[in-house]
Amino acid sequence: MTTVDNTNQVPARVGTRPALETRELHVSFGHNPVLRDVNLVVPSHTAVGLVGESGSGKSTLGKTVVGINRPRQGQVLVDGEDVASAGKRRRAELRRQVQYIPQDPFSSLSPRRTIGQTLAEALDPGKAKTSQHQDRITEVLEQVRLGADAMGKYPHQFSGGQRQRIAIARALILQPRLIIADEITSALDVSVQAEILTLLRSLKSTTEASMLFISHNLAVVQALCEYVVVLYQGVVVEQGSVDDVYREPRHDYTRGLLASVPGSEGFSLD
Ligand SMILES: Nc1ncnc2c1ncn2[C@@H]1O[C@H](COP(=O)(O)OP(=O)(O)OP(=O)(O)O)[C@@H](O)[C@H]1O
Repeated sequence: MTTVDNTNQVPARVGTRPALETRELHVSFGHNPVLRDVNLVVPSHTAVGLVGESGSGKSTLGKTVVGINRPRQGQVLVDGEDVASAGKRRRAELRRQVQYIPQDPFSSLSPRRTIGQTLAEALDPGKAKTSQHQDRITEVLEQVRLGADAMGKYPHQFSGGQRQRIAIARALILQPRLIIADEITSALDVSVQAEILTLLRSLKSTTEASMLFISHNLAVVQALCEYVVVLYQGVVVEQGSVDDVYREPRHDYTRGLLASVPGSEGFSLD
């Protein structure tokens, strides 16, 4: 097997702080090391795909960035600031800058709250009233191509793809620096998947958010991301521009992943 290339190959944009950086991140569950020495950068206004087979640690990485898991060692920097060393208030602000969208929005959208209440709650936890935030909620629902009438409805009244749009709206409403999208299209039909990817592509140009797009599907990553990071058994084995890594993978594991893409011709949005 070729050697592991764990040096960061994703260039930060000149003059801008990366939305996210991890430095020598180690995460274990009990005695089970799940992430080892993970260094990655998500530059400003950029989408980075995080790929790897099931169990490679992709979700663990996303959840560690948002503070659900605690690293055993290493740093998570949001907008250039080490989250763990920030004061309590600043840490909360930095956490708001990173929004995590899980694969299954049904599990994360309260069935007893209207979409308006859920979005107001994201803006104003604990004391939110939909009526106070109506304009912003309407705006964000339009951004994800849902009408303002969605505000008064409940999650079960929407399809899987529409619920993912709601989850994206809930992330966007805080105008985050980074969205971590964790397999958000993998449970959807291919046509709905393409619609969500088209939406995410348009949001890349109309919002300030960068994206860490977690997927086991390399074709989907190619359709959306400029850079890709390949995780294998908790270790970054390769990273770089999607064009370079897909054209000339340097690691056997990446070559295997690419060979398993049906037709290997990529995923088309058109
Ligand atoms: N809370 C937890 N407690 C114990 N072990 C965990 C926990 N979360 C994840 N793991 C273990 O960490 C490893 C990596 O899991 P993770 O969900 O990060 O992988 P993944 O690459 O996202 O996989 P998938 O594509 O299937 O979602 C697995 O062995 C998993 O069992």
